[in-house]
Amino acid sequence: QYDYVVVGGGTAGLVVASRLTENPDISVLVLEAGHNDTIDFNVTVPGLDLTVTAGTIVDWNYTTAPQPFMLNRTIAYPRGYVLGGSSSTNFMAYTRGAGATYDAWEALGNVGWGWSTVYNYFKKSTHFTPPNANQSEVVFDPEAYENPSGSPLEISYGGYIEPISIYFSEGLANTSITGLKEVDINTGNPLGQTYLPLTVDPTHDTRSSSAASFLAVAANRPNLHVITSALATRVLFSNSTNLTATGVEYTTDNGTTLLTVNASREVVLSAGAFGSPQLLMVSGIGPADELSQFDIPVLVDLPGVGQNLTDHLFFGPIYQVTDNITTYNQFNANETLFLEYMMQYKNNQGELSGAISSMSGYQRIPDDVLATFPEGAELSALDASWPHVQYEVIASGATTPPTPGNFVSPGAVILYPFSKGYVSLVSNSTKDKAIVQPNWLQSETDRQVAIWAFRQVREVMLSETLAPVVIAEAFPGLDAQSDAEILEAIQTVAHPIYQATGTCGMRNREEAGVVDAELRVYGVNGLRVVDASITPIIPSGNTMAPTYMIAEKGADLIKAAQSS
Ligand SMILES: Cc1cc2nc3c(=O)[nH]c(=O)nc-3n(C[C@H](O)[C@H](O)[C@H](O)COP(=O)(O)OP(=O)(O)OC[C@H]3O[C@@H](n4cnc5c(N)ncnc54)[C@H](O)[C@@H]3O)c2cc1C
Repeated sequence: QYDYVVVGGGTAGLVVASRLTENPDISVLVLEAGHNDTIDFNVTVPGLDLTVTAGTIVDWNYTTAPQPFMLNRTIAYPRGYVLGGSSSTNFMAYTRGAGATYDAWEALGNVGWGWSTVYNYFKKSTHFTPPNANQSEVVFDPEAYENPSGSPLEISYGGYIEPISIYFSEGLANTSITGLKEVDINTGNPLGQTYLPLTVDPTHDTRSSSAASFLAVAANRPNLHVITSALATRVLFSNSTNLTATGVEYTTDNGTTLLTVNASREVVLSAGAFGSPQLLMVSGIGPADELSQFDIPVLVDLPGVGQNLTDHLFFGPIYQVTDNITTYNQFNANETLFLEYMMQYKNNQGELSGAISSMSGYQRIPDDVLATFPEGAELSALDASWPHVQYEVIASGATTPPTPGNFVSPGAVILYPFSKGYVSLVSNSTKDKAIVQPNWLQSETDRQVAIWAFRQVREVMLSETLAPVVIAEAFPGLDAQSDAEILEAIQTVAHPIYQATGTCGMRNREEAGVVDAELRVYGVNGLRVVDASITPIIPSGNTMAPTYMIAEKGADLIKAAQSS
């Protein structure tokens, strides 16, 4: 028996566990389905981030349902299957998006989630190291990371900025259609562009995941226990009329033996945007009709569980570039080069000490363009600091069929998607992965935004600034000019950057809400969800920084309830 059982030792779960056990009188058990984070050395090396995603032992290896608006493709969807969760396998970009997004969260009825409050929780989770002497061009605002109380989560600019990011960044600044100035994107107004702050510990250029940071500082506390390879199979409840979560059923041997653990205070679900709604549903909390299909007794009919899956989509043309532009493809295909990079890395230098993507730009679409989109008025009405598209460039690219050469993937992201998907069950067991249906590009407005943004990216890549390094557009090729041709190219290559949110939304119950503003699941006592799934409106940056914020605030809400 513990005071709290936290399901999921991922990005959010380990923050919650670490903060709660600061009080030595409080005991916490973390159940993590995946491995210990020492199982794969590549987890720690920032430049090997692409090698710990889809198809690896540290990944859940989800594949989406066929995408009806993307040529029925099924697409790999990584989620960390390891301590630290997706913070141990992601691309480490630390971005918060527009402060106005959080004010919009508050306007939905979520008192205490506006920017002026959550800004402090963002800061609380960071320990910031300013750019080093070789990164003097990086613009930053130290106030955005001020944190006198200290945090174990390291934010720095990494040891290496990809050369293609430098070119692309200059292109975004010099091209009149974009004209993005350098700013610190983490102050609440991200319009502009930046070299990315990363969750990288600058001492040895290693990944600072929630395991390497929040768990590391708490691991020796006698009041914190963590079990890995422990899949939670069900939340347990008291039978009283006042439904209360009392513990968790789990297995460490793929279901042969079912174990139970009691939580005398609360059960906290931090199993992520796919795992948390699935666990709620198999435990009897979710849409009654869906639960009935799998003979799951309905304890709380909560139609919003698993709904409103909202995600960012990345797409763009692919370019062949000159060999002086270092790419993942180069060292992935060349063992000698890879060993050379590893030697450099041991000396805290070179390609592997940075992430696969080193910059981000944020832009609004002009009002006269928005006026031609079905839901353009809603985009136009967003606060003036709220960007519509994000730009980035991935130092890697692939052509189909594979052709020799060096490729990069510049692209854009739809930051305010109207397309919504869902997570649903295939059985009454968490041993079977849930169905993930993001429904990308379902909305005509999203398609129009994508076509517009694709053209911006192309114009930047074909500008004079990029001319010294761009050889040719490898995909789709410059013959593709019409809206229909560009849309088909997008549907062919677009992929997520894995920012799933919204499936246990923090909304009013009658608006498909799953948790209230204190992250308590509606209709039951002693049960909260604290992870990216509670996000009611997707942030206009990436989702890791907001998840750390949610976890910091969630931990404070849980602590506050201890004394009430
Ligand atoms: C490849 C990749 C790249 C990304 N790049 C970026 C980026 O650069 N910047 C950014 O901001 N965001 C990025 N993201 C997104 C970001 O990492 C996530 O939004 C964030 O980490 C989600 O945190 P979470 O706590 O909600 O879930 P997770 O960190 O995924 O944690 C959930 C944990 O719960 C465990 N779990 C699930 N089900 C169960 C169960 N039944 N029993 C026990 N344990 C369970 C999982 O194994 C996992 O450890 C990326 C994600 C991926 C996958």
